[in-house]
Amino acid sequence: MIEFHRVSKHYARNAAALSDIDLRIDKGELVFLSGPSGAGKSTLLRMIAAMERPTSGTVTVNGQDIGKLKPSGLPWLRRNLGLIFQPHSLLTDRSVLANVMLPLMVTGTPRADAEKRARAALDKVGLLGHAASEPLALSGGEQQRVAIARAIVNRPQIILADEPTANLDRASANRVMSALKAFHGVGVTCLIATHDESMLRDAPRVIYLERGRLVDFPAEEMNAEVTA
Ligand SMILES: Nc1ncnc2c1ncn2[C@@H]1O[C@H](COP(=O)(O)OP(=O)(O)OP(=O)(O)O)[C@@H](O)[C@H]1O
Repeated sequence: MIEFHRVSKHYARNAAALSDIDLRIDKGELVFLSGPSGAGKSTLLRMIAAMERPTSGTVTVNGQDIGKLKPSGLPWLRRNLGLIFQPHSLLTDRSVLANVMLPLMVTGTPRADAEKRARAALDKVGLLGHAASEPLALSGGEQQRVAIARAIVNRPQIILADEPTANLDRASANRVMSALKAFHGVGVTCLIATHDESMLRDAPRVIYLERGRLVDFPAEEMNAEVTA
């Protein structure tokens, strides 16, 4: 479970990137995070991963106050998280398979086991046939699915994806989103930030941010309701 309690974030000399956020995301939920550019979506995601600290308030992940996490606690947190952030930073001089094996190799998983699990992860995103390719030989959407495979190879409980369909054509975007939804289908908590309104249709839960604050509806809808 992820909880934000009265969380604000001020970057030096900037207006608040997040203001007084109260939020609870239960285990296994699929939640979309929407709102205009600069609304604070990335900041919110980065806080869950302890890549940013709140200026005030608390963020807890599975009961652990992230603000109080010592550096020695970071591996615990990151093991529970699959991060799909832009840019996806695939290593271009290694094969797709090697890229997906990397998170397992750095935590000391034996090579044969790592390879087996990486192949299973690639299979889940429909790219097993590209295991031996170099990332640059793949399309943008395929590269993004490799990044998803790399993020889930450690079997995280929570996936955080920041604009996973940015710069993709509709068909590739749909495939990326289907891959993410499949993980939600097996009980993984998924939090996905997106500008892409079409992804929000049929979404079980959408959280809108505007200028660092949670709003119940996007402004256009509120205006439409007011003028209706
Ligand atoms: N490292 C940083 N230093 C200073 N200001 C920052 C930093 N990161 C974000 N900001 C500012 O905080 C605010 C929120 O940014 P954030 O990237 O979280 O928004 P976003 O909703 O993810 O935007 P986008 O959709 O464009 O990615 C913006 O005003 C941004 O300029």
